[in-house]
Amino acid sequence: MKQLGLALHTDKYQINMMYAHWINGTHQKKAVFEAYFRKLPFGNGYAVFAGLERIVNYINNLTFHEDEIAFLAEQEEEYDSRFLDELRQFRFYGSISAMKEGAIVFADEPLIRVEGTILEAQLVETALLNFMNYQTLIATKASRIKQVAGDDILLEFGTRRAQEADAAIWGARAAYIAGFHGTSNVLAGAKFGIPAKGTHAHSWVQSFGNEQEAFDRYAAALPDGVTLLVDTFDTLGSGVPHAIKTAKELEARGKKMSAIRLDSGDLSYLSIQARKMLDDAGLSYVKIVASNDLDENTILDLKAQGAQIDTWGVGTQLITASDQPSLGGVYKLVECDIDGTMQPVIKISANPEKVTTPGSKDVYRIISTGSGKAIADYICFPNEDEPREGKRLKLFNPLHPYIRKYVSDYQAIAMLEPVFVEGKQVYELPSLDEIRAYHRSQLEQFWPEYLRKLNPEIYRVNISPKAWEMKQKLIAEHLPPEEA
Ligand SMILES: Nc1ncnc2c1ncn2[C@@H]1O[C@H](COP(=O)(O)OP(=O)(O)OP(=O)(O)O)[C@@H](O)[C@H]1O
Ligand SMILES: O=P(O)(O)OC[C@H]1O[C@H](OP(=O)(O)OP(=O)(O)O)[C@H](O)[C@@H]1O
Ligand SMILES: O=C(O)c1cccnc1
Repeated sequence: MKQLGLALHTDKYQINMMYAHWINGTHQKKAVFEAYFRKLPFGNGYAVFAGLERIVNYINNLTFHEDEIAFLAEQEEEYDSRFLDELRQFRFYGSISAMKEGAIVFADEPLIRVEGTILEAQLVETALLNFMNYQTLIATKASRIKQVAGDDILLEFGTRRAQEADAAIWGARAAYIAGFHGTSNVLAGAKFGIPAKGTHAHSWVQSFGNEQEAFDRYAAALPDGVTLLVDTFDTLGSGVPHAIKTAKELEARGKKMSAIRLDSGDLSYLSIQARKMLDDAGLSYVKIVASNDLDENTILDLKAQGAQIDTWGVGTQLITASDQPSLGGVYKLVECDIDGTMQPVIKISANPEKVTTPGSKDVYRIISTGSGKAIADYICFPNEDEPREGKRLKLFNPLHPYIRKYVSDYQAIAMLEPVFVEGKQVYELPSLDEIRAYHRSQLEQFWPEYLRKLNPEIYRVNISPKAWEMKQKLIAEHLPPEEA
């Protein structure tokens, strides 16, 4: 198989448009695109932005190698060879601003802004959305699980059910950003420094036939801190008593068993009974791990039932975001060089939600000086100085004009961080632990009513009056004339 990079990790229509722009001589015109999503996933009140590190790596390595050029030439024999030469020279010289990974983000606000030639900005659409949509989705799902798990330990167990290898690896990272403590995937551990953790499978016990022997041999073979899976035959009848015996033998040799794992049956009942058996045996330090198709709803329910579970292993439901397996992030042209001047552009749709907001925009998080909590996200043109200067802002919902509010006592935090300026990376990627810490600090900016998993309050995302007026103006310009 040929060694191919990610330059062709794009939809064919991007290459079609690149070629057509090149033929028309319009490929160098400047354009601004914004990536955002229109609806929060899982009925959640917020999303957790992720994917930027992958995007930065992608942009830094974005070149067309000879194998890739040869493939395009073979696909489209009519291509002018000078277009292929253009691709040979291709580098991304545009500018990108983006939310930081771990940021709390909302629908209808720019998460990534790409400015450059239409040729380069068009090429990167597919890959940017691919990375942002998946990783943001999984970080958001993980954040919901974290909300209910509190201080319990969360382990990501999803690789075997993930939609292939990249999803497993980057999904493990997204879960870690949102507060998971470890992953079962050893490659994700090595690549990102996430603690790699594991217990053992039923096959270990089955391969001996005798559960006690299996536990003893496993505990003797592995370094300190083993976790034994106790549900292969009969959890309370044999698994827990055998594990207790192994733990006692370890104690006699000055070692300590770490935990038992429950993977089937009524996890609440079994954990309560197992806890009692362990405590009665003087093994209150031995923790209980649970797994088996868990998600935020089962974990919440199990905790409400008084389940005695210290560590949750969460796989399938998290890594596939099974209740909503995609985030509908889009990438829209908002400003373009038309006839030599940069002009805001609009996409009209019969569905009002799909009408774009024209013009290149910034996002500010408006934080109340009094409470230190976020009041709204404010979207405005870069030349609107009001939020930067702390001037009185009108927060209004144009569709429901009675919902309006004025704020003057606030701090405005610019949310879009410059990442590339004219092709040069200006943003130093933070470490994963810094991203986790940033995410925690982001959560603290919000009142709990926006964060709860069921029926959260809707957080305000408002566009400036100027941005709204521009949108109305462009809508009016594109409407057919009214009949007399
Ligand atoms: N007390 C409980 N309350 C609510 N949900 C529970 C409780 N105990 C287990 N569950 C969940 O119920 C589901 C049980 O699934 P299922 O019936 O397929 O498993 P099982 O038969 O116990 O085990 P196996 O994996 O061997 O099939 C899992 O999603 C599990 O997390
Ligand atoms: O349930 P998840 O959240 O995806 O967590 C991962 C699962 O993977 C393993 O078993 P596997 O599913 O391979 O086999 P099993 O269904 O027979 O337990 C493990 O025992 C967990 O149950
Ligand atoms: O370590 C475990 O217990 C584990 C790892 C992956 C999937 N299920 C369980």
